[in-house]
Amino acid sequence: MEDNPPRLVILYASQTGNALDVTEHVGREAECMCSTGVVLSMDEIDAACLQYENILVFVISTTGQSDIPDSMKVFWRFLLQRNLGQSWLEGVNYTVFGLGDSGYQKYNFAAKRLDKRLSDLGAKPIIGRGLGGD
Ligand SMILES: Cc1cc2nc3c(=O)[nH]c(=O)nc-3n(C[C@H](O)[C@H](O)[C@H](O)COP(=O)(O)O)c2cc1C
Repeated sequence: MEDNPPRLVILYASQTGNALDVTEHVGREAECMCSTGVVLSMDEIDAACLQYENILVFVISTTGQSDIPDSMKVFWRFLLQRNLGQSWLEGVNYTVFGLGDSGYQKYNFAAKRLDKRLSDLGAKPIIGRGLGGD
């Protein structure tokens, strides 16, 4: 019997739309390589289910006072829970692409924080995070 192909989930959080544009591009590229991909805003997924995924691609912008986009707030609150251990995301592969502006002191702060938290929870980076500037 054939194994199921790994599922690729692309999750984005955007405040003014740029991260969504990038996500659509990434999604189209992924579609060519992997037929089992899905694109979701971070407020469309229950973060508790992340542990069951194979490959996660995050596209996230920094906004406000070096803050996360509004659509990521519930998701992020869940991930910051102290009771999630160092192996909670063991077996999950991920990468993060951040959108920011190097004119800000805390460049791509949201993407950097997310990358660190995912790694602290045991997820494995497939490639190093990418940081894009306006
Ligand atoms: C109010 C505001 C605050 C921002 N703060 C930061 C910041 O602290 N660090 C950073 O790297 N970029 C910051 N940016 C730049 C955005 O991250 C950048 O414009 C990005 O492309 C926006 O993506 P989005 O349209 O998906 O929200 C800020 C932009 C705005 C409008």
